[in-house]
Amino acid sequence: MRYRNSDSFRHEQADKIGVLVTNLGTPDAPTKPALKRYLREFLSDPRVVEAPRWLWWLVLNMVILNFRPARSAHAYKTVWTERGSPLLFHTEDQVKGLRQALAAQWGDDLVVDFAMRYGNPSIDSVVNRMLDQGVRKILVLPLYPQYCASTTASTFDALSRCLQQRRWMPEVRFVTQYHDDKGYIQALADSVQAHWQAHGRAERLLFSYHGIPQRYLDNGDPYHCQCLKTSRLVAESLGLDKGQYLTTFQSRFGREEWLKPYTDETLKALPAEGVKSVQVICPGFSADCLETIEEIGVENRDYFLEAGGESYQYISALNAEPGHIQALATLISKNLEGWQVSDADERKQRADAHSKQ
Ligand SMILES: C=CC1=C(C)c2cc3[nH]c(cc4nc(cc5[nH]c(cc1n2)c(C)c5CCC(=O)O)C(CCC(=O)O)=C4C)c(C)c3C=C
Ligand SMILES: [Fe+2]
Ligand SMILES: [Fe+2]
Repeated sequence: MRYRNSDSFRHEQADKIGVLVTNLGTPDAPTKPALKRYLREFLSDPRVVEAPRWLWWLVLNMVILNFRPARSAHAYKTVWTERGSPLLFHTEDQVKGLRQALAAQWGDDLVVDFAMRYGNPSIDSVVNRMLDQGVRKILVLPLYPQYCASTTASTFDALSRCLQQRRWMPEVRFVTQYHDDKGYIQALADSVQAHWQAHGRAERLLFSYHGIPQRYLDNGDPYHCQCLKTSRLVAESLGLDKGQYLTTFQSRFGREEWLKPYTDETLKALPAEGVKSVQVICPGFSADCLETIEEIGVENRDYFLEAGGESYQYISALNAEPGHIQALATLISKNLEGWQVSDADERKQRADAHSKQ
């Protein structure tokens, strides 16, 4: 059979609404085999590495997957917790918070769940489970505030691949970005204010975002502009002048030029320019993960201090903080506007009307 079927149609069945929150995904364990599986899936995605397929297949299989899994497994071991990967448990907590925040308004017929673009739980498995539960409308919220084809569009690709297999596809809404959403900006500004209250202010606030190849920007990806705008809006909300904050890009991969300025090079250079204290925030990461905890929290701290910096603080991601959950719940509610869950009476009326036909 070519298509995945639904149960035979019944007029009285529930029309549930699904909210699917997604993130990038993470390995199942901090081990070489788990990393090999994860990196193979991630780096085989043509949205992530835009290169001639045959050439990239050779580089990936002959070089990268022979060396990187061991190195990455070592890094993941340093951030791994009893609850597993930070990215996974923060996402679980976010979804728990969102279920609570949305339950009062929507009740049981709103199904809130999460999936990962790579690894587990997969988008395919969670969407199929939702549809089998009677979900007829799905709102997808990738937790990437800034649109990027490598992340956002890739998530849409995975969703679309799943729906291509289904006989009865749902109505779909897909949030492509929320980089200038009022609640999101406010949650970031509040988190910086709370950090300042506890630790005082540094000479510079550095906004660091995951990088992408410069070529993707040249080809029209709006990611770079959206990152700069998020930084500006947060800085304005905090009353910072242009000279008091910076935007940089981290996590380079491979040899080609990525978005500049690079976070590591900036932090190595700042002390020589007289900047001895920095606070770093990563607004593009809605949850702490390897790239924030290890790369920003440890590696870049060392660069700054070794270059003569005196004070380096990382302001953690918004994770499942109440202000973040509130902002996301509001964003979800806004995007659900006009969609209603059918109540039991309405379903019965529908079934009665049908039986009279
Ligand atoms: C090869 C190119 C990569 C692109 C392009 C890229 C874009 C991109 N990534 C994120 C968010 C995350 N990336 C994370 C890890 C990670 N990213 C890459 C490569 C590219 N990312 C690799 C190889 C890895 C794995 C770690 C490693 O081996 O170094 C993570 C962390 C996941 C975790 O498990 O903690 C996140 C989150 C964004 C937002 C983005 C483009 C905008
Ligand atoms: Fe990445
Ligand atoms: Fe730009």
